[in-house]
Amino acid sequence: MGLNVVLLGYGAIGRSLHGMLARHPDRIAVIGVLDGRAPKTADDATGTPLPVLDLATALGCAEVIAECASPAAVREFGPDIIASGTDLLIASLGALVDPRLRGLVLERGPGRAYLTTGAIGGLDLVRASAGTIDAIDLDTRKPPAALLHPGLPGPLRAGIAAAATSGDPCTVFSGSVERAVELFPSNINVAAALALAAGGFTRVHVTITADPAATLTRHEIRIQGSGGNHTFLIGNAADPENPATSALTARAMASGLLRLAGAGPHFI
Ligand SMILES: NC(=O)C1=CN([C@@H]2O[C@H](COP(=O)(O)OP(=O)(O)OC[C@H]3O[C@@H](n4cnc5c(N)ncnc54)[C@H](OP(=O)(O)O)[C@@H]3O)[C@@H](O)[C@H]2O)C=CC1
Ligand SMILES: O=C([O-])CC(=O)C(=O)O
Repeated sequence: MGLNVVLLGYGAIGRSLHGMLARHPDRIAVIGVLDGRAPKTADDATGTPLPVLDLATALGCAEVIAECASPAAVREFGPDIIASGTDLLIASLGALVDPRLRGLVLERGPGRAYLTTGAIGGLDLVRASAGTIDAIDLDTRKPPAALLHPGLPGPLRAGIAAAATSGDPCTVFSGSVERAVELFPSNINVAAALALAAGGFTRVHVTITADPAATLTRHEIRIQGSGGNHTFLIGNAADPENPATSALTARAMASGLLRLAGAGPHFI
């Protein structure tokens, strides 16, 4: 029998992930969508009906719950999923800037938390080098429309909108992972991924640029430390449904789940 997976989130990543996993019925069964809000139908990426489940039902049937919803969903469901003994694959890693939530989700068990590599690469190197790293600079560049969201403070929103009309790239944020995640909760989870892999949030500095000419989402990662210097330059096509999300993210989650279901090769 395959690995039983419930999706938490059925937007751009969730639908794409469902479509990819449906191609491996021998290894993985996607059995529903967890949503604690008012029940509604999950439309469907494969033509197979996908039920919307409450938490108790999801915990009763899932071996892994794959979160691709929002940091709020990690806060709402993460601790209960882990405490139930069910495993949790997390995309919205920005939620884990909160040390209390980090403790509940990453350290307590008995369920295991898996962190997706998501929209970037190189996390294996960062994890392996954690003890030698002094500083990581993450420079993320997206089109202005991908950075705008309803929760932005007015001046920041105006700055991003101005970049769109000027046609020139504009740095709209420079600062800590915590502040980046607070301002762009669904846009800069990759910063939290780097901090978690490096074992320290203070070692990562984030710059976000709104670039009207950008055709790809770009993440430039520069790592400095006693073990050496490493640079990754990642240019991702955006998900066709959500310009804020790199299409690579769903592929990374599918790849991770297939590994959990036993499919190699296993790079560790
Ligand atoms: N680690 C990484 O590299 C990356 C991580 N991400 C994370 O993945 C998340 C999903 O991305 P994407 O699919 O593009 O976003 P979408 O907005 O396309 O989809 C998110 C889906 O999750 C649902 N959702 C949101 N909050 C909750 C909740 N509390 N409970 C249940 N369902 C919820 C939304 O429902 P509704 O619309 O009804 O609110 C929506 O259907 C992003 O918010 C981001 O945090 C994204 C890209 C890269
Ligand atoms: O998809 C991306 O390129 C990055 C992203 O949105 C995130 O880290 O939340």
